[in-house]
Amino acid sequence: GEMIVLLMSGGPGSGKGTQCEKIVAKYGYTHLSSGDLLRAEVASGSERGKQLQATMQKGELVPLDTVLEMIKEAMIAKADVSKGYLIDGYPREVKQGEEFEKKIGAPALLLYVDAKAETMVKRLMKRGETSGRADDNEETIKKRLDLYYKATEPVIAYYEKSGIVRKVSRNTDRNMLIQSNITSVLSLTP
Ligand SMILES: Nc1ncnc2c1ncn2[C@@H]1O[C@H](COP(=O)(O)OP(=O)(O)O)[C@@H](O)[C@H]1O
Ligand SMILES: Nc1ncnc2c1ncn2[C@H]1C[C@H](O)[C@@H](COP(=O)(O)OP(=O)(O)O)O1
Ligand SMILES: [Mg+2]
Repeated sequence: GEMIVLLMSGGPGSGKGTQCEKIVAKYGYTHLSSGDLLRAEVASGSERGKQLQATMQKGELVPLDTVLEMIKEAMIAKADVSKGYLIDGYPREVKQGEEFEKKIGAPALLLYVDAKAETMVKRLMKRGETSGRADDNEETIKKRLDLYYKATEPVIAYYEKSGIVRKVSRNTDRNMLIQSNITSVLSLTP
């Protein structure tokens, strides 16, 4: 049947990646992180990678067509073994959501992680000590946060209209996974 697509949204350092790991461990979905795909392209040393690196270092959005194409290719590459996709870090603006629906299909759920700005900054500054990421520094973190509030939070309102938004429970430790109503959807086998 139609392949299920879940979207994971949230600010920089909100815990998208961490919650995705837990969902994958429990439900076996294919986790595709837009940031990870982009960093792999940067690491490849390609000309395109060099352009992407400059943009990411400033905490700005890379071109829509580039990131959408990379996600689409990654989905196709896993299509025959995947139970469904958990896409992390895309869409980051409403236009990306619209393009995704045109070119790939409608998501089943938009999951989002809610965290205070100060929590996100604190986590990213800490992650920056070991991540080696060019964007985990104070100046770029600020840009990423501003961009999140300006461009990405409206994505949640966009999907609210189709009633598919589910908030991942705020939790102090990392064990809490997700609200039961999400579980009921996720346990659907495609
Ligand atoms: N959907 C996207 N559209 C445009 N740029 C993106 C997208 N996803 C990731 N990027 C770029 O990659 C950077 C890192 O993304 P990501 O790893 O998802 O950040 P985090 O997990 O820290 O929120 C972003 O700051 C942005 O520059
Ligand atoms: N519930 C939680 N409590 C404490 N730290 C957390 C947490 N969830 C994530 N973290 C840490 C792990 C990372 O070093 C940092 C960012 O987490 P992440 O999952 O990489 O977020 P994102 O992918 O949204 O940037 O915060
Ligand atoms: Mg992440």
